[in-house]
Amino acid sequence: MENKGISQAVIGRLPRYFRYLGELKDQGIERVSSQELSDIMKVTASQIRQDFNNFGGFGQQGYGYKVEYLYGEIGKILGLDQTHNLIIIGAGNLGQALANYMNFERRGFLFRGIFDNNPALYGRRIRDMEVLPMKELSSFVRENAIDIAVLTIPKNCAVEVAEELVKEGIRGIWNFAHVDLNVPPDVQVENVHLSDSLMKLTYNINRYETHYDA
Ligand SMILES: NC(=O)c1ccc[n+]([C@@H]2O[C@H](COP(=O)([O-])OP(=O)(O)OC[C@H]3O[C@@H](n4cnc5c(N)ncnc54)[C@H](O)[C@@H]3O)[C@@H](O)[C@H]2O)c1
Repeated sequence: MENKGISQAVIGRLPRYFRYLGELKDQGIERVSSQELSDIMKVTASQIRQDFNNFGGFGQQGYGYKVEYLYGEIGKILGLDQTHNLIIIGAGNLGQALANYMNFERRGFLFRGIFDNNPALYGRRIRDMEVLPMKELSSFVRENAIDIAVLTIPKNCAVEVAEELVKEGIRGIWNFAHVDLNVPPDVQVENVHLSDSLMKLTYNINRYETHYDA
């Protein structure tokens, strides 16, 4: 589906729509109005209609949207109708935690391997994968059609490792290292900063306190 020129704000809301629609689908609900979706998601009904209009509106007729259809269409826009092969670079605390988090696989994100440059970790089993040395990265990426790499390594080596991944043909990097990567425009990077979320929380706590004191 054509979705060029769609704002990142709209794209940022799609996973949430997808999650809620998945829950409605699991409850056996067949149709939902934008008002009902609005009540569940705490987004205005007009925002929902505007968001969906970017993709042709998903044919709301009479009473509401067809849940399963909408769920499927949003899933396609998010690329979830295909599976994605992932590797993790950095088998430390965060890399291991992500490897052990099973829920990604439900959405078609398949963890295929985990790499590190610390020989003490080579061969250690994390879930059903052995930690592999970085020298095996190149052949592994090609042989296993890896399209996404998860970077859970220190920031001082992340730029260099990302460049190597790009050379191997990786199409997306889920970057947890606190550094901006230098990649060509055809490689997508999604930076994740848990502390940003925490800072938003403290902003809201402070704003509430200021409001309350006044
Ligand atoms: N973005 C976030 O929200 C968030 C949250 C926690 C941690 N982090 C970051 O994630 C990274 C990992 O954190 P952690 O707590 O798991 O650290 P960690 O020290 O437990 O793990 C890092 C691993 O990377 C490996 N490594 C180092 N250099 C490497 C290289 N060149 N190639 C391959 N492997 C290499 C190390 O051997 C180690 O096993 C850090 O950069 C940290 O700052 C980000």
